[in-house]
Amino acid sequence: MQGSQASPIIVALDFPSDQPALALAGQLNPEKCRLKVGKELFTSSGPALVRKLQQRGFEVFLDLKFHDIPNTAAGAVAAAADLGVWMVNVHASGGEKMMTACRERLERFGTDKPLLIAVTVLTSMTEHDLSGIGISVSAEEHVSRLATLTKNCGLDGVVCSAQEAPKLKVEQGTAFQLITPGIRPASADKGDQQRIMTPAAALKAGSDYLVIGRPITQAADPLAALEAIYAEVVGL
Ligand SMILES: O=C(O)c1cc(=O)[nH]c(=O)n1[C@@H]1O[C@H](COP(=O)(O)O)[C@@H](O)[C@H]1O
Repeated sequence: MQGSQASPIIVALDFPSDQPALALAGQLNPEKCRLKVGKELFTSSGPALVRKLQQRGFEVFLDLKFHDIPNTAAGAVAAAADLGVWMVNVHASGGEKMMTACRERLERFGTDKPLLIAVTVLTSMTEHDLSGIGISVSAEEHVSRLATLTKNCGLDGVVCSAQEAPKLKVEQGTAFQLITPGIRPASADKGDQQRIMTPAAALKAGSDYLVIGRPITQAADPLAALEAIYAEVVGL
């Protein structure tokens, strides 16, 4: 494998400030992973931190899971594109008009536009949690429904759990990108994640990218943790 283009690993930098995030990034190799900046780190450290990571050679997935009226969400993804991020996400439950507006707003960026993906059912949720918000079908069925909507709106892929990947690859085709958090090496704590899978099993199931946070960021030796996962998935 050469370059992060070939690595499916996205490390989630869930830190409260830029210092620990930059310290960890300093230990990681941009040829072996991309980085995800989410709500906690972006709220504390903003676009300046994203630029610093990009200057260090990392491609950045800006994970702010936009969910708003179409005009507001479209403006937000355009701001992410201005920042030069590699990938940005919205919630599929924002619906067809919101997702279509986002995709259309990115057209002006031509080949520089980021990948636009939609979150289906959070990997921390079970069927019990879904029934609590009025959804009575299985997680797999709801993910499928939202993935179909997302693809029909012309987006590049979805965030889902690796457990749903085999079904989605059959239903949506191989070009539709599956970004899967809830990745746990066999020895790692599950934490608040519910629909989980090991890195190798997730890739075999059809995941295109593995989003991995605490198993790397909270490891005693984050670089060794990344290398171990990289070795597990390389060549699969
Ligand atoms: O959009 C995401 O990245 C996301 C969607 C989802 O369904 N589940 C999920 O865990 N995530 C993110 O993926 C990361 C997973 O982190 P760990 O559980 O520490 O590996 C976190 O930054 C979450 O915000």
